[in-house]
Amino acid sequence: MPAFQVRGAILDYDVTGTTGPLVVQLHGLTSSRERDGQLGLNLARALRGHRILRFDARGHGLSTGTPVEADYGWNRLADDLLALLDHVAPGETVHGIGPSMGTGTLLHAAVAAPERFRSLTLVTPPTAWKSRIAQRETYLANAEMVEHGGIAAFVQHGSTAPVPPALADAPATSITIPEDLLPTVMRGAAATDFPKKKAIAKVEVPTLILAWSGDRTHPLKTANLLHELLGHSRVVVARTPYGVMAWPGLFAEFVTMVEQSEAA
Ligand SMILES: O=C(O)CCC(=O)CC(=O)O
Repeated sequence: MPAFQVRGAILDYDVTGTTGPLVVQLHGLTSSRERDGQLGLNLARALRGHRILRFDARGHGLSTGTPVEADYGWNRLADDLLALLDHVAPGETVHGIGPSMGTGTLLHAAVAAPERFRSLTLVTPPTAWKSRIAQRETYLANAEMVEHGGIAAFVQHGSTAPVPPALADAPATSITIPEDLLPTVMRGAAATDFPKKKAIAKVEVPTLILAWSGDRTHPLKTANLLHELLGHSRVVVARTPYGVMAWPGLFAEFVTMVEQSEAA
C-alpha cells in the first residue's frame, strides 16, 4: 500500500480506479477503511467512473500515530487530509465523504479550504457544540478505563451500549487503535469539536447529510443543525438497516447530480 508521511505519522492509503474525478472517503473514530467496509460503510462502492482515495487516519488501522492528544483533534486530522490531497491530487477539487470523526474532519477541511471540495457527504454526524459537553466526559472516562483495564475493559463496556436500529445487522468488529495509543486518541477526541457555526454557514459546497436514528453518539440534532447551517444541503435519515443499504446508491446519485449541475 502507498504511504504518506505527515507531521510525525505515516498514513496508509490506497486509490482505486484510474480515471475520473477523485472521491476521498474517511472513516470514524477507532475504525479504519477495512473496518468501515465490514460495517457496510464503504459508501463509495456504488460509484462508477471515479477514482476513490481511502486512507486510515493517524493512529488508526495501518497508519501510525503520534503520542500527542491534540493531533487527534478534527482540525489537525483536517490538516492531514489536506496534506494528503496535495500529495495525491495537487490542485484537484474532490468529493469528500466520511462518517462521524470523518464528518468532523471534512467540516474543518471545508472551512479551511472550501475550494478543494466539489461536494461533501457528511455521514452520521457526531455530537457537537452543546451535545459535545457530555461526550467529552465519556471519552475521558474511556481513556482512564483503557489505562486501568486495557482494551478488553473498554470493549466489554462498549458491548453493553445500545445499538442504533440501522446497525442491527452489523457484524462484531475490533478496535483498530493500539492499546498504548488509545487513551491519547480518546483524549484528543474529548477536546475536539466542529468549527464554529458561523464558519460552517459560509461553506457553499453542495452537501448530503446521511444520518441514522437512535444513537446518542450521532444525534439527529447535529444532522438537523448542519442542514440548517449549510444552505446547499439535503438530509436523509435511516431508521433500519435497509435505510443504510440505500446510502451507497444515494451517494452515487448525489455525486452524479453535482457533476451534471456543474456541467450545465
Ligand atoms: O464523537 C466522536 O468523536 C466521533 C465518534 C466516531 O467517530 C465513532 C464512530 O465512527 O461511530
